[in-house]
Amino acid sequence: MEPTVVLTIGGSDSSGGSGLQADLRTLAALRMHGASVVTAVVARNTREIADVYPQPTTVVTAQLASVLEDLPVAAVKTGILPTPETAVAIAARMRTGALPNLVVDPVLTVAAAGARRGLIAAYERILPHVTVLTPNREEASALLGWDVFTPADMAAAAAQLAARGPRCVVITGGDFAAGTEAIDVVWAEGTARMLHSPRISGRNTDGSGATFATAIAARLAAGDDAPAAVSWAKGFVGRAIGDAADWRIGGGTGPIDQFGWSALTLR
Ligand SMILES: Nc1ncnc2c1ncn2[C@@H]1O[C@H](COP(=O)(O)OP(=O)(O)O)[C@@H](O)[C@H]1O
Ligand SMILES: Cc1ncc(COP(=O)(O)O)c(N)n1
Repeated sequence: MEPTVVLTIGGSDSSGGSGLQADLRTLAALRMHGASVVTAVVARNTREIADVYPQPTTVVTAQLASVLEDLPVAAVKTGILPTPETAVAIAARMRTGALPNLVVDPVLTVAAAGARRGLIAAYERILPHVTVLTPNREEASALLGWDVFTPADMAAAAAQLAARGPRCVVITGGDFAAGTEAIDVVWAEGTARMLHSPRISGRNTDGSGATFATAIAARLAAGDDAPAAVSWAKGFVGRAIGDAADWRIGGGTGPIDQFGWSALTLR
C-alpha cells in the first residue's frame, strides 16, 4: 500500500526539535510521506533561537508550485511564514483551493523582528481557507489583539477566530504553568469544548505544537473529521512528550519522542 502524502510548509530547525524536522518525523511515525516547503532557515539549539533567515518569497513559491504540480497532496500544515509577503503569496495559493485539509499553526514568535504586525494582517487572508487553526494562547492573543488567559478566554477567543473563517479552532494551553492537566479548547460546529489530558512535567516539549498540528493534518488526510483528528492528535502529542521526559538532548528544552523510541530497548 502506498503512503498518503502530506505537505508541510515551514521553517527548518537546526536543532531538529521543531519546525519541518518535527513535522517530517511525525509524518514518518504515522506512516505517511512528507513533502516540505522551506520558508525560513532557523539557526537555533535547545537553549535559544540565534537567528531566523527568511527565504525569498520566490524560493518558497517555486517549491510550492513544484510540489503541487506533481504530488497527490492530501493535507497541508503550515508553521513559520516568516514575512507578510510570503504569507500573502501562500494565501493566494490557498484561495485557488490547491491546499486541501489545511492546518495552520500561526507561529508568530519566531517571525523576523518587525514583521509581526504585517504578518497578523496577512493571516486575515489565510483564515478563510483553514480547516483547523492551532494557535497557542500567545498566538491567539496576537491575532485578536486582547490577552487570552483563562480557559473561558480560550473559548471566547476560539469562537472569535472561527468567525474569521476556520472550520475548527484549537487554542492550546501547553504553556499553563500550574495545574495537573494540559487543557486545550476546541471550537467546532458552533460549540466550544475543553480537551483535557494529564500534564507531563518533563523538561522536553520542543516541537509539541508542530507535532500536534501535523498529526491533525495526517488524521484529516486519513479521513477523520476535524474534532476526531484533534482528539487523536492530542493523545499522540501527549505520549510523545511523556516518552521523551527523561531525555537530555542539549542543555535546554529538548525534542519529543514521536516514534516511541523510548519504549524500544535498542542501544
Ligand atoms: N507538558 C505537557 N503535558 C501534556 N500535554 C502538553 C504539554 N505541553 C503541551 N501539551 C500539549 O501539546 C499540544 C501543543 O500545545 P502547546 O505546547 O501549547 O503548543 P505550542 O508549542 O504551539 O506552544 C497541546 O495539545 C497541548 O495541550
Ligand atoms: C523552525 C521552527 N521553530 C519553532 C516553531 C514553533 O514550534 P512549536 O509550535 O512546536 O512550538 C516552528 N513551528 N518552527
